[in-house]
Amino acid sequence: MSNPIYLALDLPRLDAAVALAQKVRGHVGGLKLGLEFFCAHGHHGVHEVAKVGLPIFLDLKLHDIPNTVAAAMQSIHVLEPAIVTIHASGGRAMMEDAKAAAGENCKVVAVTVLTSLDDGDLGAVGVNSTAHDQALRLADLAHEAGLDGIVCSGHEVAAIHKRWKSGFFVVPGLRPAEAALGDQKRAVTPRAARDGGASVLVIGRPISRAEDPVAAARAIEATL
Ligand SMILES: O=C(O)c1cc(=O)[nH]c(=O)n1[C@@H]1O[C@H](COP(=O)(O)O)[C@@H](O)[C@H]1O
Repeated sequence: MSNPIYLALDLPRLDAAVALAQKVRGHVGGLKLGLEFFCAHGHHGVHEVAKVGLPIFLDLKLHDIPNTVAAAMQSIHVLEPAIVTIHASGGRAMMEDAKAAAGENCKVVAVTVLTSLDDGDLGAVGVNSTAHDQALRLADLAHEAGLDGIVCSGHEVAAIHKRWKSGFFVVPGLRPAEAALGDQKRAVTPRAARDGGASVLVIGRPISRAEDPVAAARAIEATL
């Protein structure tokens, strides 16, 4: 079994991100580059991190009209990402066009409900269902749109896996039992997410901010 841990390289400096990736490369299965990294370092930064030799997960969370999202997908072919994120709440047509425009070996996955949101946050933006029900609804829509999978919290992954057996499930918001939650509201342990059917475990601060990131990654891997 390959290592399901993708390290979120949410660091402001490119040299620090590359150094951390090189340090932990034997203990994670891939590297996730998100908005913080991409806005700061763009295509050049992605090329530099790709030299480390691990699959690249480009977490851009695209959310716009279908034509714009499709064009953005085309403009990242050259980076050869293994995984790219879009927002399921952009709607079915946007997801279909994003998938059609994606590179051949690129999995397109849709964020359902961010792990930083709870039922109260959803109510405040006019969504009158629980985070759980809304994640399931958006996962069904992503499935119908022909995507490869979705991003959800560890609280929903088992229920979504049951309805979509062949889906590819990315689970962030993971915390070893003793770790601080920070801005995450629907967190579970990496092991619980794995048991629920997660394909990829996204982990950032519990590794990147640890005194010894290699030891932290190894300790998490040992629990899986
Ligand atoms: O798409 C994501 O990766 C994502 C979706 C989500 O619902 N929640 C979430 O935390 N993420 C990302 O997962 C990472 C979590 O980082 P840590 O909370 O530091 O482990 C960050 O890079 C987030 O951008």
